[in-house]
Amino acid sequence: MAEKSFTYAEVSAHTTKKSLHMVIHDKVYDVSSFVDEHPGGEEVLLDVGGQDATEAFEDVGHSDEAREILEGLKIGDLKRQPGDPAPKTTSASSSGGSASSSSGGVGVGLYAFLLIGAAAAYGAYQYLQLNSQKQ
Ligand code: HEM
Repeated sequence: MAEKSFTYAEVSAHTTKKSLHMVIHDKVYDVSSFVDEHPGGEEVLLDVGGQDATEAFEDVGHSDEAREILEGLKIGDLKRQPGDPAPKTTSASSSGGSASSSSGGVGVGLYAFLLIGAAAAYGAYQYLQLNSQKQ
């Protein structure tokens, strides 16, 4: 069977338990038959019904078995049009890279803070020593 193409608008019309479509990695899935069987519950699936569920699906870290079930639910490809929500990909994990570089910035900040703190403590110590010598 030739693969059907769906627009985002078509997918977003299917948000009920009886007819639940969602987009994962730019493929369109009809999840209606699986809603009652989902180990994670029907609520989470209904939450992302008619939307791009890529992030939600990947965030859970679904097993290979879950991916096989998903493959069986596929009904076509998503045909993106201008104005559609941007594709959600797991490349969001690349922001982890920038997060680690910013945590490097935190490291430098912490280092500076400790240095200043140590200098202040040393200054206060000297000051107290000087005062006690005067008495
Ligand atoms: C059609 C898409 C989906 C399929 C085929 C699917 C399938 C599965 C399967 C088979 C499991 C059992 C554990 C595993 O094998 O990884 C599972 C667990 C789970 N799923 Fe999904 N899932 C889908 C979408 C989602 C979405 C969009 C969410 C949104 C948050 C979600 C949330 C969860 C959660 C929280 C669990 C863990 C349940 C637990 O361990 O108690 N799933 N799913």
